Amino acid sequence: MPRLLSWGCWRAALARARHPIFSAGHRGTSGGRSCARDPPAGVVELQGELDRFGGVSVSLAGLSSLDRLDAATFQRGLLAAIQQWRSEGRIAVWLHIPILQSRFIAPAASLGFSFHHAESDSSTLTLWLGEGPNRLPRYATHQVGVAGAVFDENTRKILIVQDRNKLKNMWKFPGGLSEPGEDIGDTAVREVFEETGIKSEFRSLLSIRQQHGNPGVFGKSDMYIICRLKPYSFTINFCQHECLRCEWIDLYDLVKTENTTPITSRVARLLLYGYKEGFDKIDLTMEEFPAVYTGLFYKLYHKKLPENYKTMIKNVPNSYLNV
Ligand SMILES: NC(=O)C1=CN([C@@H]2O[C@H](COP(=O)(O)OP(=O)(O)OC[C@H]3O[C@@H](n4cnc5c(N)ncnc54)[C@H](O)[C@@H]3O)[C@@H](O)[C@H]2O)C=CC1
Ligand SMILES: [Mg+2]
Repeated sequence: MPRLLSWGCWRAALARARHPIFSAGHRGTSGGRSCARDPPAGVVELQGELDRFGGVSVSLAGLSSLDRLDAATFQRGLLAAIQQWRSEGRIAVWLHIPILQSRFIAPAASLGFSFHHAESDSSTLTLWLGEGPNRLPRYATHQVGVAGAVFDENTRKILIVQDRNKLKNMWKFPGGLSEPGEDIGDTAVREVFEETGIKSEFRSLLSIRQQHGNPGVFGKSDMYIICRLKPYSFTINFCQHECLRCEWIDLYDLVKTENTTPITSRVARLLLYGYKEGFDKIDLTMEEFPAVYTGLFYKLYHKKLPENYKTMIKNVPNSYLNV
């Protein structure tokens, strides 16, 4: 879909003029800009990129001419641009401000902008212009932690650690926070290797814990996922910074011990059930699918689906379904 642009051209006659002026332009219906096609030197030209919801996204990055702009002048210019975008019926403005231009945050806030989120080098503020209450989606709501229950079926041994820096040192599965863009199984394998030195491969998802109000998660909720991993190295070489202890113990001993967390104890019992009666009883297996967005893929986790259901044609006769 073509990317529409809504031009907010601020005529900031910088440096030379006594009173820099702004005027907010916009994309004319003919698709041309209402601003001068070749603005004179020193004009700050801001591209507000339209999104598919009718919002305008404006980035201050790369506008070196803003370096000499004072906050008050910026505020006047932004006010003019907002009035322009409001008259065009835009529903919101997303303002992306590089960390070194944070002096523009307060003027924007005085015009009603509020923080949406920040990354290491920039913050994003939003202003709702639409009818009724603000309908913009919030930023991330959860942190994702992933642990690996590394279980060796041949010896019935399970790999456990005691974390350093924890209030109570109880036995748990090695694991940690997922990196941006990292698959769940990859987080589990990586964190197990980093914390214990054991190499493993992903087998399935076993459990998902959702916890709200977790201290130390910056007010976010916590999604803690435990995966079943199969080891292919056995010599422990654990990270002294993160762990106090790391051992292979018999799965029965983990089921029986008191010195563990409830979730670890429950997943140990789940593993024992799978070990005794078949892992298909407990596994959420993973399958990769092409996403509707070209070139992207996603991983789907669910109980094993028999092949005939996977390949069943869409208009299957009711008789087949015994309905
Ligand atoms: N089995 C259980 O019940 C437990 C579950 N979890 C879950 O595991 C996930 C996180 O795993 P972790 O092993 O804790 O993460 P991790 O393996 O990624 O380690 C995080 C590291 O960052 C350090 N750290 C955390 N906050 C810090 C701060 N504010 N300043 C300095 N250092 C800091 C920690 O000491 C730790 O060394 C979460 O989803 C959590 O809910 C964590 C502990 C126990
Ligand atoms: Mg950890």
